Amino acid sequence: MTASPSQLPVLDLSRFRSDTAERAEFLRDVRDAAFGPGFFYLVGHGISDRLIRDVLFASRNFFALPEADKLDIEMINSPHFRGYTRAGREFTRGQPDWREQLDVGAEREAFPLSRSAPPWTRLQGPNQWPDALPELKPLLLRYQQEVTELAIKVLRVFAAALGQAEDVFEPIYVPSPNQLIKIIRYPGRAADESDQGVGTHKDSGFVTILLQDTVAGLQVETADGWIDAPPLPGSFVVNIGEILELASNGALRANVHRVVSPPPDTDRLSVAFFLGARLDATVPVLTLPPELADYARGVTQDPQNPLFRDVGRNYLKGRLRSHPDVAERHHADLLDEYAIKPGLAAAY
Ligand SMILES: O=C(O)CCC(=O)C(=O)O
Ligand SMILES: [Fe+2]
Repeated sequence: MTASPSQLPVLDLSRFRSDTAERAEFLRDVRDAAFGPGFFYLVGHGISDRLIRDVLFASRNFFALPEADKLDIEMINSPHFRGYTRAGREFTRGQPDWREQLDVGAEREAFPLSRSAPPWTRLQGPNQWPDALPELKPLLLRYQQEVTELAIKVLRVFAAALGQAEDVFEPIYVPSPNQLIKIIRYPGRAADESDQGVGTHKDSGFVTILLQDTVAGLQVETADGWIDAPPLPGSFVVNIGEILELASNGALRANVHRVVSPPPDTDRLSVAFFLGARLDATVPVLTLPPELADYARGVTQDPQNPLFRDVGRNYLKGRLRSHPDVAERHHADLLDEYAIKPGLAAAY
């Protein structure tokens, strides 16, 4: 295995398609990573350096736009939780995150508004794009397509590692998986301020494929405490989301992670891609082969973060809690059901 800058393993995806012995060994390494920290670096992923460079460059250009251009496409305009969020306006466990970001989902038409439609239908709809940077839309949509294909390959790897057919998850994501790209900038902060870039959380989808620029800050909680996951050039960080934890009855764990703010006068850039299931799907529980059944530890119970098997409901819960200003403006009828504290965004 390649040397890692962290205690997290580095896995080479090209081993998945190699001869049977190599593939079997690869799947053992995947299980070790997945049953352990739940995070690893992925190389041999097939996404070109050129595309990665272009996406990071365009992301920097977006954050460098005049503030008015970014505020023109603020998320508060979008009932579908798309667009720009300024630092301090997103919340994790009720505390503000110090990062600015642009959320871009699948470019699909909104469902017609209807009181009788399930609330998750409100998540689907168009993105908001900056007029001042017209190249961003085609570039991020191309990246979204390529990274979706990669995430689906990774999902097939996890299925095989659990002794299942590679396509076992297809019934819950074909033909419209939930896709979300977040381009993110973490401004530096002084030592006497909070260091919450993004607070401790789990990701809600199947898998997350994270591209980091050059500055460290991501940390993962493991059985041995917090470990750093600094950038490894040419790699993505892969982590497991709540859908895989639910489907594997805890054999795969959606591990808790966070980002600490970089030092003052620096910043950190990352591009996270979250692959989820169809919003109308329900997550099944897989039957694991006898040799893996002991790893099924059950799903983590966290009273502050109940997990729902209804994909749309679980995802909507996360979006409403992270963006209470959008929740209050567009989804006031859902605040009680999802335990959203009114006034949270206004208090900061
Ligand atoms: O920026 C990062 O490194 C991680 C971001 C993250 O964990 C998230 O947005 O869910
Ligand atoms: Fe995350």
